[in-house]
Amino acid sequence: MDEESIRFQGTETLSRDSDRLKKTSFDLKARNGEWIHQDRETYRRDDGATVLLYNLAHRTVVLTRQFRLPVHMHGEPGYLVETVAGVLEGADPAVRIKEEIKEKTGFEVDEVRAVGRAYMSPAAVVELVHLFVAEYEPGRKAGPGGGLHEEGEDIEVLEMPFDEAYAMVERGEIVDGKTIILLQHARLSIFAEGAQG
Ligand SMILES: Nc1nc2c(ncn2[C@@H]2O[C@H](COP(=O)(O)OP(=O)(O)O[C@H]3O[C@H](CO)[C@@H](O)[C@H](O)[C@@H]3O)[C@@H](O)[C@H]2O)c(=O)[nH]1
Ligand SMILES: [Mg+2]
Repeated sequence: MDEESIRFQGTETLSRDSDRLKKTSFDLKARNGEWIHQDRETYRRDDGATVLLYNLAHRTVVLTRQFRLPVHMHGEPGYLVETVAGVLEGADPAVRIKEEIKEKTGFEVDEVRAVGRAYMSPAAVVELVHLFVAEYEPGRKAGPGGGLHEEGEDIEVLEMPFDEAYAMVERGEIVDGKTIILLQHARLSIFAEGAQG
């Protein structure tokens, strides 16, 4: 990332007593009957949903690329290639993810298929992510995509061959958990020889 792309304005340490970030002390009965004491900090986020958009005939997928601060803090540039995702804001996951598809990519799909649920960081983060796949039509765009500018989103839309995306997983260039899971699902169940999509 070039030096001019990020300007830090400051960092503050937030209270551990806030509703989202908590420290909990508890005793857990072990399998041998002993009680084990644990102190754990947890961070609560709204649940989320994510979807892999694919087209069988073209053998393509649609992914996004955006800046993720925690990844930058880990020492990488911080731009991650990911499946389309969003927080539920209290909505039904299948309904919410169809809206996110429009907001993020501009594509419009008729149906999404649920393929699983995942806690992406179960040691610390109280957040369940609902996983979907959906077939998109390359020509069927309802808007420009890119995310909601007013929410500070600046999202690049990447339409690419599935094989190129999968090669990025194998080369360690795609490092987002939900995205790896869905591309592996696609390899096994959508683009595999003899798969039905
Ligand atoms: N000010 C502020 N705004 C925030 C913060 N966190 C989130 N937001 C706002 O909430 C919006 C949430 O964006 P979404 O696109 O709905 O979700 P996401 O952050 O990309 O999260 C999705 O991907 C995550 C990573 O895999 C998932 O963890 C999550 O469940 C979801 O699927 C952001 O654009 C931003 O406006 C915060 O700490 N501060
Ligand atoms: Mg959203």
